[in-house]
Amino acid sequence: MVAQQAPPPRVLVTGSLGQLGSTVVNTLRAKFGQDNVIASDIKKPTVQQRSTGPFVYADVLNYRALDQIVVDYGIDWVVHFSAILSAAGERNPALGLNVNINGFQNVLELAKAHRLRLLSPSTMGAFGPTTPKDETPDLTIMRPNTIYGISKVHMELLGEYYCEKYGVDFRSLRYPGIISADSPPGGGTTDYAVDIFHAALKSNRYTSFLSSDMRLPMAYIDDCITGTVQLLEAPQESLTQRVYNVHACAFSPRELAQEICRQHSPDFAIDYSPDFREDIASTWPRTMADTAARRDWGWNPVFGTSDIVREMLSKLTPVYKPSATSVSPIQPIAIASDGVPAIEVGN
Ligand SMILES: NC(=O)C1=CN([C@@H]2O[C@H](COP(=O)(O)OP(=O)(O)OC[C@H]3O[C@@H](n4cnc5c(N)ncnc54)[C@H](O)[C@@H]3O)[C@@H](O)[C@H]2O)C=CC1
Ligand SMILES: CC(=O)[C@H](N)C(=O)O
Repeated sequence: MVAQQAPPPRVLVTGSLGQLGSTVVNTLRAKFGQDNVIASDIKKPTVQQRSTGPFVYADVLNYRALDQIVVDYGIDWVVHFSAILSAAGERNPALGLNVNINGFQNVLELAKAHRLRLLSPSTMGAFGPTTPKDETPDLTIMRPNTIYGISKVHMELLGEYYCEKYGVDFRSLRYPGIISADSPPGGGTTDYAVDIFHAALKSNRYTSFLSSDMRLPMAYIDDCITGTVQLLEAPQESLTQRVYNVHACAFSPRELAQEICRQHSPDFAIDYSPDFREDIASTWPRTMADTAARRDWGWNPVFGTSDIVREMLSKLTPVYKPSATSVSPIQPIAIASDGVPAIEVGN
């Protein structure tokens, strides 16, 4: 008898038009097939985003609509990326609570009802001012003082509860700030580390909303997505916990600017005008311990600070300095004066 190969999983990605979503969708489509990965969001996709595979409207606050998508498309796994990030959540706490708590609860109930595997990322923002800041372990004091952090701790605990009580295959990893050239960041405290590259190429100067020495954990998008897919695919028996710290590198605005000066232009100028995001950043770790992620499912980031700067400059230079022969698919971004996208309640 010839052994039958298991068909690839059918995956729903929520919030797929955010900073990280399109990259995970493309990676999963390359692995599992274009039609097996359903992208979704409440925003309208561009023609290019629609052309790479199925896209559906999915508001994570609407359980019945999500249920219908899972049934219609025969979904096996959900990658839940819809969220309101730290700065946007402080600006609009009601929206942050609604999307991050009720949206997650809907997706979790769906995973329970249909026995889906569910990967929902957490964040270093789940830690708080009383957490040890260096080599922060997986298990430690978690008393965040932002809506985002509180909602992510809620998510971690509820996911673990559903896993233990109902057997839901819930998986999560605590990302550091993620740096990517592909899509603009969505209203976080680490957004400066993306904005700075656009500003460097546009005007060779940048005003940072975090102070010069505010050191935070960061990772390049390629490491983030590789790790996310590794955890998503890891055999159940290799997981010794449901939520994992992941760490790649750490730098401050001053250190990042120095590397940009070195690789881009010695005349690049930075100044500092810390705002409310400084208070958020000051409660987060400087480095995280990620031994369990390395041991259990192979987390192994390869991009350090200078690699990230090299990659970002090489991807974004054609956007701001196009040559006659190359057209970049990446769009320039407008940096808002306070950097936080305006999101209204009810969205
Ligand atoms: N980007 C980063 O540096 C980090 C991200 N994360 C986590 O990774 C995940 C993805 O983050 P990003 O892509 O950066 O976020 P983002 O803010 O760029 O994108 C979130 C997406 O969720 C969508 N969304 C908002 N309300 C929705 C609703 N009611 N229904 C459906 N979709 C809705 C938005 O339209 C947006 O496209 C989030 O869970 C975030 O907490 C964690 C740590 C770092
Ligand atoms: C670290 C995060 O979770 C995110 N980038 C944010 O700054 O809110």
